[in-house]
Amino acid sequence: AVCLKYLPQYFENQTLHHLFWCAQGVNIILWAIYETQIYPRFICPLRQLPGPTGGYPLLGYGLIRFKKPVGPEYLKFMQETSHNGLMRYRGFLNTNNVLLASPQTLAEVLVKRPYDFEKPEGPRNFMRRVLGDGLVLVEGDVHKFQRKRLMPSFSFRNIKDLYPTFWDKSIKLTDAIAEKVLASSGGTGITDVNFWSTKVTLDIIGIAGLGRDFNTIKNSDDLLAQTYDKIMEPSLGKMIIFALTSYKLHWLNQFVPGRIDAKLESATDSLRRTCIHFVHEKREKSAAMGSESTDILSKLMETNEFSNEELVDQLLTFIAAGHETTSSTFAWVIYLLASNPHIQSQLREEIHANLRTTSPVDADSDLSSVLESLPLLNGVCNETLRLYPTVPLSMRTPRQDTTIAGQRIPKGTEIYIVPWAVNRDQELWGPDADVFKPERWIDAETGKPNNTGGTSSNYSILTFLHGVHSCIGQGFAKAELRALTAAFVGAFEIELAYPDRPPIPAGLITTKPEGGIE
Ligand code: HEM
Repeated sequence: AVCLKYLPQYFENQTLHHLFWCAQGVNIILWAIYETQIYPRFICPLRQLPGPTGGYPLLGYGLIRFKKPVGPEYLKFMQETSHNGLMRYRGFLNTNNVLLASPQTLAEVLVKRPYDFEKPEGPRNFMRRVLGDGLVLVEGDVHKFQRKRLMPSFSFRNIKDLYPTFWDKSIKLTDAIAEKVLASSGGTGITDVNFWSTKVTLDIIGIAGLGRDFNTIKNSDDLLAQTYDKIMEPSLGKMIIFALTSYKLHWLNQFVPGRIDAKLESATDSLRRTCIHFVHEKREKSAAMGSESTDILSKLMETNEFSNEELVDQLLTFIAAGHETTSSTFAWVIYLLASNPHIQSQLREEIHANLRTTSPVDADSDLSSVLESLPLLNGVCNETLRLYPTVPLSMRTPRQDTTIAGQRIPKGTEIYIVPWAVNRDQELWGPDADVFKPERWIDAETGKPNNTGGTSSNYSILTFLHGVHSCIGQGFAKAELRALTAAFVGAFEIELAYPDRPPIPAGLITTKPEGGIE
């Protein structure tokens, strides 16, 4: 209106309406230039942090978190730029993202002030489809409440009591492979370890989590197992949906070709329906007969503090969080042992000297003490967890403007914690950080297992993270891995069927060997 009134000679044929929209267009362009060029480069308090230069115009290094595997680029940033534990790199639209790269900054965010940070909303919305609103995704007081109720199920005592289940299922696994893969071919055969490992870990979490034996080792066409396979199988379509949801563009998901979003929706609906059925069935059973059960669902029900809907969310969480992660780690154990035949033979000797691997465990044998004391077995499992963390990256964002190590961090900044990179950092692990060396986990003087891999800080290994949001199932997963590895290596000699095709860790939140390990 001002232009039309005072400068009419310049706007002869223009209406107020036209001018309004032109001004809006100019505004949007100026705003975009400010947000993507001026603010990140000249104003943002993070701009002076050390970090890589370059990256794609406007995309920065935003695509690296979708790479296969996720992690090597972050490690490169850490190794190529000198830093004090806090780094910056440009993400989508040039936003400054923060990378935590030292034990001090990791401790501050994960342990000292964990509730000042939370998982960003976009990735959380994607994960919610599979995990429900269970322990992984809740924050603040709700998280404190749920974690306290779940902790007893993961106590040292409870894990010890679960060893016979882990062992029994491990023996069922080796028996099934011997019968279905080896019997018909004179004792030698090719099979995909990942195919079997997802079944056995699903069976284990079924028993420990809800007192139910899915028995998918026997019934490999079980619906639950197939649904998880469909959801977890890495694919480009799912990657695009994850990226769109992460950047709050989920309304575009429906346009991803192949009806991927609809298929994902139908698979996650089916999971929820199955879990609703499990919860109802368990309620009816315990109302009719009382409950002596020790599984996680029964223990939560006993507290009388969870509605059915909340129990379904917890169930979705620990079935998903508790089986794919361990399953993939076990597949990597087998890959690393097949690639290192010398270590494989030493491990077999250790197992045969201490365990009768083909039989179910005697009622009075202390399986947990035996398995936990075997130095090489523990070394192999810990070294695999170090080299192939199945959650290679986790994100946080500050709830308010805050500081980390004295550096101002604006609310909404994406903060990256990258177990893959930290676990392979040469500063922490030495020049052979990339090498599979189970002996790191064996004390040179006593010959007993150690918990630090020979490094000086707990924060050198981030596979289970640390602090209040660290993996509640860490002890469970390690015990399960020991049993599976001991039974498998005790029973079979392993070679890679295709040594010239190294498997690649792929996936969205958790990773698995793409195409399996044969
Ligand atoms: C090798 C196996 C496993 C790995 C590598 C792993 C890794 C992790 C990581 C990195 C987190 C933290 C995620 C984050 O905050 O961004 C986590 C959380 C969690 N994990 Fe695991 N996990 C494993 C096995 C298990 C098992 C067996 C269970 C249950 C039986 C389990 C249940 C959970 C739950 C409930 C949380 C959420 C904890 C919280 O926020 O308080 N995980 N896991």
